[in-house]
Amino acid sequence: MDDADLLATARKALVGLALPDGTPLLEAGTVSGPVVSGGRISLAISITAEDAASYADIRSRAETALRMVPGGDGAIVVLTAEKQGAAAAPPDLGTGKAPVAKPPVLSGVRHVVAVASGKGGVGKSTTSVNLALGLRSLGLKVGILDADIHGPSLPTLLALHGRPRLGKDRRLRPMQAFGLQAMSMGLMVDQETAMVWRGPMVMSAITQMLSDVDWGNLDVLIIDMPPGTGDAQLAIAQGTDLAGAVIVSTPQDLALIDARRGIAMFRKVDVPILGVIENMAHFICPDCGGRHTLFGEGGAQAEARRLGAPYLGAVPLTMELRRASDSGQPIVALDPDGALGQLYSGMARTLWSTLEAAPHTDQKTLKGVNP
Ligand SMILES: Nc1ncnc2c1ncn2[C@@H]1O[C@H](COP(=O)(O)OP(=O)(O)OP(=O)(O)O)[C@@H](O)[C@H]1O
Repeated sequence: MDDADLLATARKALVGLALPDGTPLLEAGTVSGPVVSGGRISLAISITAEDAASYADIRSRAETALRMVPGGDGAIVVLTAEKQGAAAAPPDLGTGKAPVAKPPVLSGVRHVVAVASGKGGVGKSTTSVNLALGLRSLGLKVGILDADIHGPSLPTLLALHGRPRLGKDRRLRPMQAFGLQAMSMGLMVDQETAMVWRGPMVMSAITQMLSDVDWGNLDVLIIDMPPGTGDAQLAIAQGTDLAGAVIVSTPQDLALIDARRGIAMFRKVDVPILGVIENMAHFICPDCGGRHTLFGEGGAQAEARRLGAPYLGAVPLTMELRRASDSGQPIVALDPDGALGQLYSGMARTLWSTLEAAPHTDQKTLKGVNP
């Protein structure tokens, strides 16, 4: 069983478990995870120091449930007490520089775009990578930042190996993959360490990824956001001067409800929605070539229309795409002229037109900084 399947099974194993206040574990904003890495499942529950005793039971029940997930290679559930002031100290990513307290200025980046989903596992990272490559196929300079600290997928999707190089100026050089500048928290920080970071810590880490990395001149920087609409996502949406957000959803009702939450979150902090993409919209049978709409059709499009958000298109569920993604050969790079390659490039073209048409400054800055 691969990590994605394991994650789905792990989530199922947690259904029915609730925090002492009755909030279902999977819906609690204080819960990070579950996260699966190399078969190991981890989950963190953020509590105050006084709550430690009352949470001991749910911690142990969640851990037992996750340990019993077939195919898993061990599980850990930790209670993390948020210390006063801890959030102000961003993690040291190894550059030896003093931590950055405020969001940096990304003077060389024309547009910063968040790719987000209300729910995990809907194909947000696959979409981010292929959209980035679609933009690149238009001749643009494109970077991609994997901000999914708790479950970074960029190293897999772009077959990134090793660690980013540190320049003489003590700034990190992004890695190069398929003509993209790429950076992932997964390349920098041990996963078990990152597991226990809550929103402000995550924002601090992202801030460092933006400021300590020499992105150079980019037309677009795609931020592959962490899934969900919790405090980490809100912190990034608020702290980064985004040109806008692209929302990825599958057609299931539950995913659409979560996508709606995502749209509402961005709107709340005045980040425009640049587009909605329906992923795994229909299934193309590899044997008969038949087209099956497993979860109904047009849900995301209708939702986008209802919310007045641009609809960018529907990506089918195909073996070809899954294989390409999971083998580190994104479909747009592998087969740019194929149907999927053309689909992503078309969506990228629409996105770029929207970006360029928007009343947006040329010199991108990040909020909270005096340039
Ligand atoms: N349209 C598709 N057709 C087939 N497989 C897909 C498609 N989109 C994504 N996948 C597969 O689904 C799995 C999850 O995709 P991905 O990692 O992009 O999702 P995600 O939303 O970023 O997940 P997470 O919430 O864990 O970050 C991967 O194995 C990927 O290859």
